[in-house]
Amino acid sequence: MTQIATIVGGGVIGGGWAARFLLNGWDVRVFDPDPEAERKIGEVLDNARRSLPGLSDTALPPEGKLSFHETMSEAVQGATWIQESVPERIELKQKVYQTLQEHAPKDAILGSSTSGFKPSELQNCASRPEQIVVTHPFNPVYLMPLVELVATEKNAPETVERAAEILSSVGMFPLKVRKEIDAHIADRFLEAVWREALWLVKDGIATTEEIDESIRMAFGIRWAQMGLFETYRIAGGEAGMKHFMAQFGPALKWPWTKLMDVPEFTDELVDLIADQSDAQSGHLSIRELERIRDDNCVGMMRALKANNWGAGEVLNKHDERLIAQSDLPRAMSDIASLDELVVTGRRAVPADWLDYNGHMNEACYGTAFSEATDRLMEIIGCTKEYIATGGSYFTGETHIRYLDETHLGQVVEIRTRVLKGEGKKMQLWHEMYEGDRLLATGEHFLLHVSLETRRPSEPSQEIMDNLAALASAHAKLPASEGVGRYVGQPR
Ligand SMILES: NC(=O)C1=CN([C@@H]2O[C@H](COP(=O)(O)OP(=O)(O)OC[C@H]3O[C@@H](n4cnc5c(N)ncnc54)[C@H](O)[C@@H]3O)[C@@H](O)[C@H]2O)C=CC1
Ligand SMILES: C[N+](C)(C)CC(=O)CC(=O)[O-]
Repeated sequence: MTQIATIVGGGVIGGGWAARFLLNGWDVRVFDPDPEAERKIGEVLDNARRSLPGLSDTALPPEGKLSFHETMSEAVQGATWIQESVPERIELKQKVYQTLQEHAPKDAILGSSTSGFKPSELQNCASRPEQIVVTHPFNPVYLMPLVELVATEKNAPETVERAAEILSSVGMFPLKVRKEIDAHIADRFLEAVWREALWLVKDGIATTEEIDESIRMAFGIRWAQMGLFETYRIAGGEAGMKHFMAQFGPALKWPWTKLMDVPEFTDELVDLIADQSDAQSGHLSIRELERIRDDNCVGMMRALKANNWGAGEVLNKHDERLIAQSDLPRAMSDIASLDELVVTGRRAVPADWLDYNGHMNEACYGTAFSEATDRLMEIIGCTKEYIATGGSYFTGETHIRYLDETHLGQVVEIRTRVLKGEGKKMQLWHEMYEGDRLLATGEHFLLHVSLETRRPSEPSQEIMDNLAALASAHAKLPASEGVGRYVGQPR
């Protein structure tokens, strides 16, 4: 049964949560008194729909249903998860929890997006404090995996565990914060850096643009993939962390920082920063900036996926979960019928697969077909474990035909025919579709090799049998148009 998430407060963050749940197949019910909430959430959703599906190397589940409600009591009906994202004012949040708990299912989890309040402050005055935890997300919530999950002794460990499981099931990385503290973990860094930056602007040392360059041209990239301590361990060279601390520790006591002081937000300072920010980015609307940010984030996170590192590892795990929940076969026993081609992939086209012609670049068809070949290899028994024993396939020849255009966000499906499966030889035919529209075909010749000698070798008996079974079943199907064509052959 489709699960329900209720979003209370549908602004910047609530809209992001709505998109996160909806695009992962949950029904979403929104309560927000702002008459503009529906439009704003619609715009956030448009951006989420063009970026989040491309982050996965497999298709997301069908989108859930989105509805808007006049009252909180109506919005929370049947909810498994209720996410509060109202403005950061403690008395408002506490009042919202009181009303929420009059109507919310008793077993629903109530997560708060609060950037700074401790869960005990939210639980004060609540009728069922054990239901409330902090689940602090990061903007854009539909792309960033991190959620700081903060609980108190009033929350049962099972509640915290269930909250973590639900967050993981929608592709997030719940970081359980050991002890509650104002502003949790990440916002303490963000605040510290922001304070420094304000001083640097106020004192005329740097403009807003120069500060952003100092981050995005170096340490921002480093932090995105290794964080702080692992990066500094490397900076210590072969002598490691102790050497790094000995060398740079004393500087912490030098008067480099004004950390604990905050410059007063005079009109002059606010104007200075706002004017510099306008000069830096005012030529772009917020929605345009969001799309640029999203495309960059997706591109960077997909690079991390290729290395199965950091946020990339979290995303790969989510893909595994999505594939396990889908009808895509992972083994011969998953193939429902040998009388049709094997579905070896289904995914949305990501932004970084597009080129200057506004459609999917030719090289990316190769990537999609290569992923489909990997899946077929897995199905016939050439799994990661098998490859670790020293056997694998190398591709010797490929012929791709580009038959129709493929665009951003389209969900493409690859269906595979085994043309030949004899001993070391495997010949595959991939067809890429969007619905019934044939977009491209790929014909590929592969040889089984020993990864030790790097020479052709016989595969395992299991692989040979599976390949032979698929090849013989597929030979009985109607011929696929285009098999064996040469490059430039007239149609
Ligand atoms: N903006 C950010 O970068 C981040 C914000 N947060 C946290 O998320 C929460 C929300 O922040 P934003 O989305 O930025 O604020 P926002 O101002 O964009 O959205 C707040 C929404 O709550 C609605 N609202 C006000 N009173 C309400 C009520 N009684 N019931 C239901 N809805 C109500 C408003 O109409 C508005 O749409 C805050 O606790 C904030 O600390 C967390 C992570 C990042
Ligand atoms: C500025 N902020 C404190 C609201 C930021 C956050 O809470 C997290 C984020 O997305 O940077």
